This record gives sequence, structure tokens and C-alpha cells, in this order.
Amino acid sequence: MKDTGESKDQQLTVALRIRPLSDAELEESATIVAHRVDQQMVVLMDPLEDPDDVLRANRSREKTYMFDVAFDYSASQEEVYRATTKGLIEGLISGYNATVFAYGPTGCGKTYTMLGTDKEPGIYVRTLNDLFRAIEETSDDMLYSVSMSYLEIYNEMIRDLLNPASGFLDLREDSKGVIQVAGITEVSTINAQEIMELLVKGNRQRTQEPTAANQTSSRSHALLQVSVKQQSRSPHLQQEVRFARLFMIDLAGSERAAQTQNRGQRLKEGAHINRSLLALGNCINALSDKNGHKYVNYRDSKLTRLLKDSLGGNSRTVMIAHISPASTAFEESRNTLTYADRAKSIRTRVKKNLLNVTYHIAQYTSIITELRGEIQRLQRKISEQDRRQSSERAEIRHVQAEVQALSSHQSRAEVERFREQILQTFREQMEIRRSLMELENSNMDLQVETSRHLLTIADWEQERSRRRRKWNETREESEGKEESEKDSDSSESAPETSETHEVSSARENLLLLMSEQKRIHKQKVRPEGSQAQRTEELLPQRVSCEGQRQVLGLLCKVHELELEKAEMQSSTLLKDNLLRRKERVVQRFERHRQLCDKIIQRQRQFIHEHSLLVPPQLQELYDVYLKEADERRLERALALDTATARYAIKREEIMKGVQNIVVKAARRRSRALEGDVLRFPPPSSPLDPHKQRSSLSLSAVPPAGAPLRRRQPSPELTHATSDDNLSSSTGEGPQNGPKTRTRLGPSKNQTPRDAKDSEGEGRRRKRRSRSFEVTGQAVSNGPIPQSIWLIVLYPAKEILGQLKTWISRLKGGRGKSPQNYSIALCI
Ligand SMILES: Nc1ncnc2c1ncn2[C@@H]1O[C@H](COP(=O)(O)OP(=O)(O)OP(=O)(O)O)[C@@H](O)[C@H]1O
Repeated sequence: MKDTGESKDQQLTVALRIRPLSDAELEESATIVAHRVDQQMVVLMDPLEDPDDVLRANRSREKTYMFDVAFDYSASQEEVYRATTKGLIEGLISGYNATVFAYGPTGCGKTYTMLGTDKEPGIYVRTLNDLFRAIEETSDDMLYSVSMSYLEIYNEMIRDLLNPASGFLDLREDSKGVIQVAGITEVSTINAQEIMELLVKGNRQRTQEPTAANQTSSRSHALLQVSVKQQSRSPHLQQEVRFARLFMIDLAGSERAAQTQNRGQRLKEGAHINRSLLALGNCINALSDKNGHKYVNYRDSKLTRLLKDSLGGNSRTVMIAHISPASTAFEESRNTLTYADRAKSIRTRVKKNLLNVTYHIAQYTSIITELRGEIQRLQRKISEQDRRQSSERAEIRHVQAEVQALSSHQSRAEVERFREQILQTFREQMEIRRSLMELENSNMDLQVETSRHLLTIADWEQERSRRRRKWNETREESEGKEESEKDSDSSESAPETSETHEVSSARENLLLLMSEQKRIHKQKVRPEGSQAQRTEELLPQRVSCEGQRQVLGLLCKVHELELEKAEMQSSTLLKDNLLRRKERVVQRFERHRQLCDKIIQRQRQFIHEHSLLVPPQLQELYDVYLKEADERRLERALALDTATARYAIKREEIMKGVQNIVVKAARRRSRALEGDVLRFPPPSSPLDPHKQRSSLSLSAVPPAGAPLRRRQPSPELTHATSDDNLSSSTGEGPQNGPKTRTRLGPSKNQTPRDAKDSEGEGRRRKRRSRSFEVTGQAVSNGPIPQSIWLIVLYPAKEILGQLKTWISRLKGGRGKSPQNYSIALCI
């Protein structure tokens, strides 16, 4: 705050108030020695002066005092207030400090003047009322702020009367030299009623004790401070902010011990009171020194320190001195009048406290300057932050680039690792596929071997049955003949029934082959936890990059094509195998046909050389047989053609199916790898022949059923393959009638075992050639043996025609019954 008001000296206003005689004074028959002569003059008469004293006859017993205003007992509170304090209010709201304090001996009416009674309120209430009234009158234009504090100095200690619990407070002097009470309660309000309540509350806290001089003697100095701040409501460059404070002080009264008859605490209180009042008197003396050189010791008491500004500083000050008119209080009245009279000469330098425009502009300029400086500082800070952020961003970009490069390197390494895994998986699948092919081939060979051994056993059993039957028939015939023939029959023994070494060896081999087949079947079962399965499970989780998906997708496509190629090679091999077997069958048939030709030629030769007659029934049977043989030969040839065609079609379908599966798997995998979601079908084993192949197994294992259909001959082909041997040996048992079977000799491709078997077969053939008989009855009643069908499958027409000829000759040549003819056919 800058004090721009011009200071001017102002004399301390001193008023004197003479209270009425008290009841006690009246009882003491005290006379009135203090008189108010006029509004300013007071006369004090010495009651001890003897009027009859001649020596002092020229001397006046009266002493006259002039004050700014004087009141006697008839003066009302209102008059006192108007004459002493009311004029301060205008100055207060204009920015002038003011002080009103009541001074005088105990019981002379100081508290009465300042505080008053409910009916006759004192200066406190009236001042506050007028202050708030003035504020209210000008509040439309001006903005006010009023605060109040209230304290007492008791035994040289300061107490906050608005908050006594705060304890004793200290005095501090601020930088401008103004005395402040540290920690004092300062209540801000513009409500007069509220401030009155605070005043009453504070007065209740003030220390008052009865003494002999005053039943309500104040034992402390009381200071009520009201601060007023005022400024115009309208914003204006010339706006002033005024600030002022008003002290209203009710001092404790000086007292004489004899008068108050105080003891103990009261006496101690009186001593403190007198000491502080003495300090105040000294200050007044000093301040009233006309030369103005006397030192003013404000620091002697807290009272004088607080009144420093009021007595000698920036304040309009009013001193209201109180005296008793009674003669008994003459000394105190005289002292009071003396001090009051001296105080009149005290001059203060009054200045208006205000914040004016100049101060505002300067302040704003200062603030603007400070703000500009702050803005520049912040701008510099922002620039530094920007530079730091840009450098950090560059660093981040650099780190990101490094991380990206590293991650790209890692990504490449990861893709390479995946590629290796996929390659390993495909290698594994290829190996598995090769193994499966080998197993299938081995299985087929085993089946051929098994069929061959079964055939050996069946032949032996058939032969055994035939021998038994023959032996039984011979025995029956022998029993029916004459006794003369008994000798020859008795020599015939039962046929051999024990197994040959060949048969027992076939049985042993059969067992071995069956166990081998079981082993192969187990090997075909999918091993658990293969690399392919693990890769299949991990790959979708690992692949996260689009590039990786594309690379791995292409890799999968390449290897799917590789597997497709392997599949086709496998199919080609199987086809070649089948062709080779068919070729062997054809070769066997061809050898059989040649053998039949040879037999028929020899039979013709035999019949011709021996001029044998063929029974008619046999001739008819031969005719029927030749006719049916021709038809069946054609049907067989047609069936073979149809079977071949069907096999080709089926093979084609299987190949297409395999290709479709391969293509679908490739598309699915490509979609999975290239699509948003890398979805693989539920894990399945590429080795499990009973499941669909997995996504990664590609064409390694065909779907269930397909390989079996492809690798097993069709029903039509069964007759032309190894199953032909099996069915011919087991499908038609010996009880169905005589059965001939053609066994082929060892071929170029035969193994030693095959050669051995062929030798056994040769021996059997010899045996059959000796004992095999075909009668017309047997041929006509029983089904046509397949072996005979095989014999006549490829005979030339000429041979058949010749056969008809000699059969017809047999029928009509010798006239014998057909039953009596038997033709031994060496097959
Ligand atoms: N002008 C007056 N008119 C009527 N009664 C008065 C007047 N002045 C004082 N009295 C009465 O005199 C008595 C003492 O007054 P008061 O307590 O105000 O004296 P005091 O100076 O404050 O004393 P102390 O210094 O001991 O506090 C009170 O009962 C008061 O009512």
C-alpha cells in the first residue's frame, strides 16, 4: 500500500467528562470541586485551600482547564459521542486512522462512556452503528470490508477477548513499523448486529473485579479495533482503495491503594495498571514537549506500544478524560486534568491510507512485466521441452528402427526355423509314406504266400479225401465180388493219411506269415507325438506375421505338390505291380492252355491208336460241355475286359479323389496361412489310416478306404489274381465231386521255395495222372470243376472238334454201356 494522502499535523482532541457524584461520595459528604464552566472550560477547586488564609488571599483556589470539549454530569452519552467520536467516522471511511480512548482514575466513568449501558450505550455501540449506517448509505457506490478485533491488556499480558482460549498474544512490528498483535482474532463482517454481539461477547470476557472504589472496576485496558476497507464499486482507472482502522480504548483507572483498599491480586493488578498508565503519561509528556526533542519511550508498556500510532503517528486521536467532581477525588482529578491538558499539545501526522490509480498502474505494469517474464520463461521451457522431445522422438525412432531391424532379423530366423520344421515334417511324412508303401507291398506278398500255402494244404486235404473215398469204394466193390477175388483185395491197404513234409511246412509257414501280417498291421498304426503333429499344433500359434504366413503358405504348397508327385509315383508302382501279377496269371493260363493242348493231343492219339469207342452219353456230355465252354470262355473274356475297364475307371476315380484331397488340403492350408485366422483342423495323424489325413500330412496318407480299394483287386479281378488260387482251393470242397486242378511248373521268377513247391506239385500231378478218372456220370452230375474250365479255356476249335469226333466214335463203336467206359485223363 502506498500512502498517497498528504499528511498533516493534527492536534490531539481532548475532552473532559465529569461524572456525577457517586453514592459513596455523597455519603462521605464530599463537596464538588470540579466544575464545567462552559463547553470547553473546567474549573477545579482545591478543597483544602482555606478561604480565610490572608496570605493566600490573592491566590485563586480554582484552576481552570481548557479542553476541546467538556461535559458535566448532565451530559448524555449521545452528546459525548457526537462531540468526541462521531466526527471520526467520516474520516475513518475516508482512509484516516482514528483513536478514541478513555482516561482517568478508577470509577470515574470510563467504561460508562465507552461501553455504556443497555439503555445508554456508549461510544462503542454508537460508533459501530454510525459506521455501518454510513457504510450502508454509500454501499451502492462503494464496496466495504469491515473487520473487528477485541483484546485486553491484563497484568501486561494481551488476551484475545473474542477467543480467550488462544492464550496470551505477542506484539509484533511489521516492516512498516506498524504494531500488530500476532494471532489476534479478526472477524470480518458488515453486519452491525453481528459486530454488536461480538462486542458483548468480548466484554463478558473482560476482567472486572469489584473494588472499594468501583464495584465494576475494570482490571485491564480494553482495545476494540475496527478496520475498514473501502473502494468504489465501479471499475475506474482512478479508483481508490481506502484503508483505515479505529481504536476504541477503555483504559483501566489509576488507583490509589488507600482508596481502593486493594489487597493481594487486586493490589498487583493495580500496580500493573498504574505502571502502564505512568508509561502512557510519560509518553504524553514527551509527545507534548513543545521543543519536540524529548524521547518518547513507547516500549515501556504494551499499552504505549499499541498506542504508538495513536499518540504520535498517523491517527486522529481523541482523549476523553474522566474525573470525579468530588472533593475526595481532588488529587486524582488534578493529575488527570494535568495529563489531559498536556495531551492537548500532542500533535499527530494524519495521512489518508489509500491505494490510488498510480499505484494500480504501477502494480499492473509490474504484474504485466512479471507475467511477460513468466511467459518468456515458459516459452523457453516449452522450447527446451520441444527440443528434448524431438531429440527423444529421434532417439525413439532410432531405437524403433533398431528393434524393427532386430525383429525383422528375428522374424527371418523364425521363418527359417518354421521352414526347417515344415521340411522336416514333410521329410518325415515322405518317409512314412514310403514305409507304408513298402508295408503294403510286403502285405500283398504275404497274402500271396499265404494263399499259396493254403492252397498246398487244401490240395493235400482234397487228395486225402479222394484217396479215402476211393479206398472205401474199392473196399465195397471187393466185398460184393466172388471169394476168388478176395486175395487180390485183401492185399490192398488203407490210404496214407499222415501229412507230408510239404504240408506241415506249409502250415508252419502259414503261422509265420500270419504273425508277420500282424506285425505289419501294427507298424501301420500311427506313432504318437510325431514331429508333424507337434509342428501342426505349434505353427498357428507361432505365425503372427503376414509375411511369414505367405512364405510358409508357399512352402506348404510346394511340398504338397511334392507329396502329390509321390502319390502318383506310388500309384504307378501299385499299377505296375498289379500288371505284373496279371501278367503272371496270364502266363500261367497260357502254360495251362499249352498243357491242355498237349493232353488233348495225347488223348486223341491214345484213342486213335487203340481205336477206343466213346460212349454216346459221354459224347453228348462233351457236346454240351464244348458248347458251354465256348460260351463261358466268351463270358470270361468279356468279364476280364469289363474288370480291366472298371479297374481303370476306379483307379482314375481314386487318383482324382486323391488329387482333390490334395488340392483341398492345399487350399485349406493356404487359406489358414494367408487368411486373418490361421485355423487348422483338429489334430489328426498323418499316419493313422483310419482318419482323414491332417492338414500338414497332405497326400502322404490317402483317406481311409481309398488305399484299400485301390490296392485290393476288384471282385471281378479276384479270379485273375492270387485270390483265384485261394478260392479254387477252398471255395469248392472235395465233397462237391471230383475236382481237377492245374499246377504250373516253376517259372523264371520263382523262388527256391516256389521251385520246391513246383516239384511237389509235379509229383502230385503224376499221381493224379495215374489215378484220376472222369466218368460220364461224374461229369454230368457234378459241377464243372474250375480246373477243367481252365483246361478248355484256351483250346483250339480244331482240338475241340476232334474231341467231339472221338467221343462220338466211342459212343457208337463198341456198343458198350457208357457206364462201363472210363477214360483216364492225365491233367
Ligand atoms: N456520566 C455518568 N452518568 C451516570 N453514571 C455514571 C457516569 N459515569 C460513571 N457513572 C457510574 O459510575 C460508576 C463507575 O463508573 P465506571 O465503571 O464506568 O468507572 P471506571 O472509570 O470505568 O472505573 P474503573 O477504572 O475502575 O473501571 C458506574 O456505576 C457508572 O454507572
